[in-house]
Order: sequence, then C-alpha cells, then structure tokens
Amino acid sequence: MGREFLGLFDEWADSYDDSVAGIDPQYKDVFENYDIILSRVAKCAFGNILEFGAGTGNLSKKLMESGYQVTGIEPSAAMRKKASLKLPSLSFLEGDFINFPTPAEPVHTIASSFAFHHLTDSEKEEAVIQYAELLQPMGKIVFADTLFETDDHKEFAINKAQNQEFMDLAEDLQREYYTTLSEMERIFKVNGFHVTFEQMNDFAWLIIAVKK
Ligand SMILES: C[S@@+](CC[C@H](N)C(=O)[O-])C[C@H]1O[C@@H](n2cnc3c(N)ncnc32)[C@H](O)[C@@H]1O
Repeated sequence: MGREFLGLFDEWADSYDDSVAGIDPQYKDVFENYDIILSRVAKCAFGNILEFGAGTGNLSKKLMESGYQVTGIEPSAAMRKKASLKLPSLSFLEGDFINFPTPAEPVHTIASSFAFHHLTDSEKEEAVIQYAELLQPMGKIVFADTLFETDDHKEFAINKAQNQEFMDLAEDLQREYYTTLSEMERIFKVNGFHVTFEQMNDFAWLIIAVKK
C-alpha cells in the first residue's frame, strides 16, 4: 500500500545521500537540518525499534549508534541494497507501512523519517490503527516528515517552488500526500495516542505519539 512512488526511489537510491546533504538546490530546504532531525528522532526513541521507509539507512544508523535494536522495513530493493552495504549488521526487510513481516520481538518504538507522506490520509490512519495494536503500553511512534500547518500553507509552498522554478519539488508537493498538522493530530488522537509536534525546518516536523 502506498507503493506508487517506488520506481522513483529505485532510481534515486544512488544519489539519495547527495540530495539529503543539500547538493540538490530544489530539496535543500526540505532536508535542511537533516542530521539534527534524524538525531532528534533517535533521541525520542527507545527499546526495540521498527523503522519504516528506511531508505539508505541514515536514520537506522543513528538508532543503531544509540544502542537500540533496529529492524528496517523498506519496499525499494535498490534502497535496501544501499542500506545493507552501509550497515551490514542490520536487517532491512521488504515491506511497507501497512504490509510488513510480523516482528519476532515486542516493539517499543515505530520510527520513520521523510516517508509517511507516501500514504494517503486514509492509509495513514490504517497504519496507525495497526501500530496501536502492535506497540507495547507507553510505546511510541516517532516520525519526522513534511507537514503543513494548513492547506493555505501548502498552497503557498507550491507557489513558492513554482516561482523559484523548482518544478520537481512543486510537482512532488502536489503528487504525494503531504497532510496538515490538524489531520495528523486527528489520526493519532482518535486511535488512542497523545501526540505532540515540533517544527524542524520550513517543511519537516517531528511527530511524537505516545500510546495511552
Ligand atoms: C525520502 S526517502 C526517506 C529515506 C530515509 N528514511 C531518510 O530519512 O533519508 C523515502 C523512503 O520511503 C520509501 N517508501 C516509499 N513508499 C513507501 C511505503 N508505502 N512504505 C514504506 N516506505 C516507503 C522509499 O522507498 C524511500 O526509501
């Protein structure tokens, strides 16, 4: 589910780490403070961690260095290959936010960075319902992702990208399922989580949801 963008990621795998380093001007602001953002996610995590959309393994590395047991779930074979080369001791399994292998161990934290927007809002809710079942009591969901305060803020970002002639970014913002803070808050609250948000750059927010 939500795998309609996979072709893009198979193609992007080789140059993805350059993009997050700010080399691509179109995505410079999206990935501003990338390293700090991943470190914040790692700092908020605990216990056994299931990470979705692991990509080239950059968040997985931070989580592993913090001493956690990490299993990465990633639908793109090219991305899994990159991540496995970077972190040979970690498991990167084929799966997505909704369809993934049942973890062998209890899960305390579900983590992800820059990936949850691949799901529509109803798929996001479907995923959160599953995570509420899967997580241990007081378990956490810690996600970093692009969110907008309102639909008007999203429209403003699209117009700004078009005016800067950042057409890849403008199309991306229209094509994928970037949602609003209020919708994200609703999804977590109605499914039994206490949720807080912290802005990390013009696009990315840290989302911390604790199972009540
Ligand atoms: C922008 S990259 C983020 C990678 C990494 N987490 C990071 O912070 O650099 C998005 C990742 O989500 C993966 N992805 C795409 N659709 C997905 C889905 N439905 N479920 C889980 N991951 C997905 C992509 O293959 C890609 O590796």
